[in-house]
Amino acid sequence: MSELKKLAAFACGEAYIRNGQKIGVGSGSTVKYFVEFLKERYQSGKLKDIVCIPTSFMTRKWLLDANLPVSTLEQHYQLDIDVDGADEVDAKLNLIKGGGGCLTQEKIVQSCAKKFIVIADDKKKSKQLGENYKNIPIEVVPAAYVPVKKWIEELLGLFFAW
Ligand SMILES: O=C[C@H](O)[C@H](O)[C@H](O)COP(=O)(O)O
Repeated sequence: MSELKKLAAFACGEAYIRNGQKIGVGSGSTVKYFVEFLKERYQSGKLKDIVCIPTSFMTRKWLLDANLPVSTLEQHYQLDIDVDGADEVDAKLNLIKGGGGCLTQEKIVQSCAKKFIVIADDKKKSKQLGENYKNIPIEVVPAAYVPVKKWIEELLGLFFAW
């Protein structure tokens, strides 16, 4: 499984990453391999003048540990590309995302990018969303969690496990 994620992440890097890009870097175990790709190319000098904007605390740490140039949307809010993973992908390329808990920051970074690329290996594919990944991640500002919970229960007839 990790081998598939690595292959997909490196193929994505080869196809879409170029010198001089400002790159949004998503979250999750697949993206960790994408960070590996960036590290390899950057250290070897094949990839130059990039700036990486992470979508989570963990990704920021991976980028810093890899000695890649890390920045924020305060410095760079116009990105060339954003690369992220997904929890499930249907035939029309609709996605479930955010299972790792980074949903909001991922969306903010993605909204600043000209191009959005999702890396997903074969295991993430389904005919209809929900076939494989049974949860829909949501992220709510703390002050709103009770009303949001009520609305979801009342409007959608769904119930929370907590
Ligand atoms: O919040 C997490 C992100 O949306 C991830 O991209 C998603 O959960 C996929 O993660 P993984 O690559 O670990 O399967």
